[in-house]
Amino acid sequence: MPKRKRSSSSPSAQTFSLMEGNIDLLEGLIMHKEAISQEFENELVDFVQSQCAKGRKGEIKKPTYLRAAGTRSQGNQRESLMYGGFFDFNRQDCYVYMMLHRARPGKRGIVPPFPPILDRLVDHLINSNLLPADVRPDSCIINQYDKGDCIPPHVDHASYYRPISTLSLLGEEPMLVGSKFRTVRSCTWVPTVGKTIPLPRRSLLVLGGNSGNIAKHCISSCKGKRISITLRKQPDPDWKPDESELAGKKRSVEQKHNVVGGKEAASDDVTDKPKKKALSGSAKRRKKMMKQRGPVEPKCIETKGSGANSTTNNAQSPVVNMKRQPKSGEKQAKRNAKRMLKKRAEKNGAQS
Ligand SMILES: O=C(O)CCC(=O)C(=O)O
Ligand SMILES: [Fe+2]
Repeated sequence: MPKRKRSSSSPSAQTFSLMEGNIDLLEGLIMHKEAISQEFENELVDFVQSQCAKGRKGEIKKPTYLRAAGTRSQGNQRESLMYGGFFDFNRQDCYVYMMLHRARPGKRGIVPPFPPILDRLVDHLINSNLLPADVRPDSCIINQYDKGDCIPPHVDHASYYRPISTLSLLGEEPMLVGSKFRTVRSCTWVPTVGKTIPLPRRSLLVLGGNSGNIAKHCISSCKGKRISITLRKQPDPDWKPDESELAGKKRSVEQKHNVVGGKEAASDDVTDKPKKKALSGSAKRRKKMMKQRGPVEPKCIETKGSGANSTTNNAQSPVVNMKRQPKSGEKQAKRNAKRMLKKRAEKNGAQS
């Protein structure tokens, strides 16, 4: 049974605890029930559903609207909407956008600013003391799950400030939070070192401290429809990724856990996946493109995971010099990226 304490700040707040050695993995995690009214929930659900319907019809483009796809997404058709900052969805999309826009994920301006309804939501959460005013979120990813959809275990990227928070709407699916997960089947995990946190409709889960920096979180195969609105504050404009991320080197344990100077990050699936897997066609193409691109190009921050996100914001990064002449390999890679984007768009069109 999870240890539940009442928070003094809010009568609806629950905290949890799970010791791994001398570290409480769930330190900083707070679940607030009834964070918004039922009327506001209806309004938000209408907004998300109408935007996703537009996305499916091609009226909202990538990366503002994205749909999970690819071999790792089998059975997972989660849809996402992004506002305020681009948030890498998976390596393939991230790569395509980097090639087409000469940009790194997280560059401001790639996705639209917050629509008024999200500004209103943030105001409400801050005014209700559920989120700290000095970490006001300026980036949002909305995930719309259908029955069977999931998000694999990951730690949100370390460049985002903590806490991050997730508002649950429409359905009630638990979030698994911990350091180790066993994959039961595709899209289904059980925490071997972790806890199952129930997320009632209209609840706000706040992941701060160890729960946001060290523990991973995931949603296993959903029983039905669910919408989550994840809010994060982006890194400062002069934030730069770690050298090893840019060079594609292996990340240190500390980086893997995204413990970077007390700051925090976006979701960057750090999943517990089988180590070796036959590469899919798109993965092979991606690998080939990576080779052509050379080692010093910006690299998506996704690590081993699938279908999650990393947002960085670094328009001034010297690595992304807009005026630099492309190398010949890059031209080919750019052509490949365009082809891949077209194929994906056709595929998405066929799905809708
Ligand atoms: O759907 C959720 O509640 C979690 C979403 C999430 O972890 C993410 O987008 O990083
Ligand atoms: Fe996340």
